[in-house]
Amino acid sequence: MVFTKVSANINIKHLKQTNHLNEAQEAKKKERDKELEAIIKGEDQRLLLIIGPCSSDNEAAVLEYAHRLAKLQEEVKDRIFIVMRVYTAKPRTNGDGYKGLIHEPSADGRTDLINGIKMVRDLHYKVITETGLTTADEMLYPENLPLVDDLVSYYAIGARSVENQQHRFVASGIDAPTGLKNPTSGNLNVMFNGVYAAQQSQDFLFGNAEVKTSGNPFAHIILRGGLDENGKNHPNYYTDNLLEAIEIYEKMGLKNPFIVVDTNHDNSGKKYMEQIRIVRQTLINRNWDTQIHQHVRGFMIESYLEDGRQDQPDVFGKSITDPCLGWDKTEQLIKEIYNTK
Ligand SMILES: O=C[C@H](O)[C@H](O)COP(=O)(O)O
Ligand SMILES: C=C(OP(=O)(O)O)C(=O)O
Repeated sequence: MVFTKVSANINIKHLKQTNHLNEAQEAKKKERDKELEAIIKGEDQRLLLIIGPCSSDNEAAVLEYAHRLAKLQEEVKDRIFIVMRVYTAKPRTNGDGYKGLIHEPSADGRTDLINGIKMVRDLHYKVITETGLTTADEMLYPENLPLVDDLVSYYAIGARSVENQQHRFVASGIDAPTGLKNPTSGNLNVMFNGVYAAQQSQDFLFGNAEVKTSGNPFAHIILRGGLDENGKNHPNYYTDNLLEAIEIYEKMGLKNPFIVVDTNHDNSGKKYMEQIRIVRQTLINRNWDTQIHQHVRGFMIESYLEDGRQDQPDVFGKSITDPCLGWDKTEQLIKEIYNTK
């Protein structure tokens, strides 16, 4: 092994004590988590929006966004349930580029994971306690789960991780809804096999011990489109794609066959404005087909304060990873979803 240790061991207990939810905050979060589970079970027919920046690169901008989103959540709460994307670890296609708050707490190219993990907790904590919203994050590094599991309410397993056994097995022990994306190739079987594995009980080594998981009945799929070897994107939010996904769910006999459409990534070809059209088209499909209406009840949308993206964090609230819808368009879109019968 050629790992050079560059920090002392993390004291998880201490880390958690510094910013843990108090009784009232925890009760409020639990209440919202129950609502989210009811949505995934189909007992609550509201639409789920997992929405927020591609990456949470700047605490002040993310909190500004969170406050605006929380206000809007209040206005639309009878028809839409919002979980905010507070994405703190970014998977990169070849490892290059900004890898999230956890790696680079100052977004200036300097790696500092020990401060990074503190800032990750701090950001989830502040969003939850200052706004009352609950949060989603990508489980990019399964071994980091115990560092945030008391705060995060929704996990995604990304396109670059979904075929990995450790991700699937750890997902089977997560006590929160976990969306598994299709891989970058667009292969649906990989994603469904991931959901199958996550819904079963699993035995494996985790945190230096042998563990047995309960199986996660709230593991479900996220359709994010695929990319072929020529770099062309192939969306998978169309009617036929949705019906095919429903059929596979049925054939495999999986629990809680919930479908989230990711409106960015290889569905939009990273053209952030396309997200509006993709939401509209999916809402039309929901109205047109009862099966789609029953199963397709979530959207994942990338949105921040400003439209688009930038290479360096020059403009406050503008993405430094994938392009996002800015706040004004986000607000309009959420109101449009709310008003769609
Ligand atoms: O969501 C963000 C990106 O799509 C993902 O991190 C991959 O980015 P990359 O291909 O630019 O590395
Ligand atoms: C990295 C992401 O997505 P994907 O895994 O679909 O590329 C994301 O949602 O931020």
